[in-house]
Amino acid sequence: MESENKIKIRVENLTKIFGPKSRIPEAQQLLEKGENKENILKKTKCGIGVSNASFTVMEGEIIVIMGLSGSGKSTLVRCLNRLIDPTEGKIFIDDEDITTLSPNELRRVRLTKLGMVFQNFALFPHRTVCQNAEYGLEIQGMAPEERRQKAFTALEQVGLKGWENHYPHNLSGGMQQRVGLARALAMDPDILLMDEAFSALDPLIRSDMQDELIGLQQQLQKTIVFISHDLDEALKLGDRIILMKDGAIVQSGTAEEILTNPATEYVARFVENVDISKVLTAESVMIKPKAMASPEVHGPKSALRFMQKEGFSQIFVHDKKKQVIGLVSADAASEAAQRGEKDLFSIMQKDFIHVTPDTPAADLIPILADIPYPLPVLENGKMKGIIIRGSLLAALSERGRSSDNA
Ligand SMILES: Nc1ncnc2c1ncn2[C@@H]1O[C@H](COP(=O)(O)OP(=O)(O)OP(=O)(O)O)[C@@H](O)[C@H]1O
Repeated sequence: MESENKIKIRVENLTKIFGPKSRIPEAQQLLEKGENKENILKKTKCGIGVSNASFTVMEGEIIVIMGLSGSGKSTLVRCLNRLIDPTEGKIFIDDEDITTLSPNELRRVRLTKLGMVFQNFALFPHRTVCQNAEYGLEIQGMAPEERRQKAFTALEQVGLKGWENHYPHNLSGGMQQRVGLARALAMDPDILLMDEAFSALDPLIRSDMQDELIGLQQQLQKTIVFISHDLDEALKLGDRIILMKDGAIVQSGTAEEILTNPATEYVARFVENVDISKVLTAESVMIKPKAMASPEVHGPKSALRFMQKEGFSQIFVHDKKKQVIGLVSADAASEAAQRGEKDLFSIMQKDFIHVTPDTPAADLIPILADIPYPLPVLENGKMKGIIIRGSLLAALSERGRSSDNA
């Protein structure tokens, strides 16, 4: 979901060591020598929060930082807004190294570029929903009318129109988290840092919130750093995922890359129960044969010739703008040719089933069972490829873990 290829956040060799200041250099040295977290703690009383982490986040991307409890996710994200000062390393936001900023400059970056959404909602109980949502703008010194306007817009974006004058205790957990999100969005930050933002919610509400975040993101195109210990959440939300263990990044990549090519035994075990068919998309399993109408196909005769030459029993027909407009079978083309018909329109099946490139592979299996033609993958009406059962199953098993349903 990258809007363009611009790096928004660049983290270089970030390390955070907690503990007595005088012991930190020693802990740092041990870390560089490859000593493990437990031994460093024993020898120096210092805890390793983050260890030599480097990564980039592209503008408009949702990156999920994932790992078990204590792996360093929160420390890493708190370094990004300097709630925690890193021990070592650089953090660039829009090419500005925020580890070197003065307190005033840092305040400016926090107010203009970074919004944070917390797991525990962190709402003020004595403030109304609107007053909560406008809190950040109030601190900025924005005039009451203007900030109210922005808060109303943000609340509408998160589906809370009409709730502006209620108090948090009148709201469900999901709604309270929407207020938390609206409070961050009202500031219109470039970057949203979301620390286990949906972890306190019931599973169904949590799933709804994930869907809504994806929807909002399509509209707003923020850069989102989302922390989660939940693999399903990471797979669903992340354009890319960073997997952490003991403060270090063990792998980063798309869900597909991580699942099909785990970097270490640890990663492989972490993802071993994931059904890969839920992660792979139509785009990654489609094939691109000539089974889409070639430009020379104008009428039944040429369509038939084309199908015979390629060994197809049907083809998709597209118009001059390359929009796929129908499906013609070899039988129908043959009969029409015998009748002496000149065009394909009267024999074309117009209501064929199709999918989009991001359709999960798991959804394709039942569709393919129901249709007698290859499943076309269309993007804005244009043919990107087709899916046939054999190649889908081959792709799923080739990439490691074939779906049980397949
Ligand atoms: N203020 C602190 N002082 C000392 N050690 C800390 C501090 N904050 C974090 N740590 C240590 O740093 C390591 C990483 O913790 P962190 O909270 O970043 O992990 P996490 O992956 O976010 O875990 P969780 O999912 O439980 O929040 C842990 O070993 C933790 O004990």
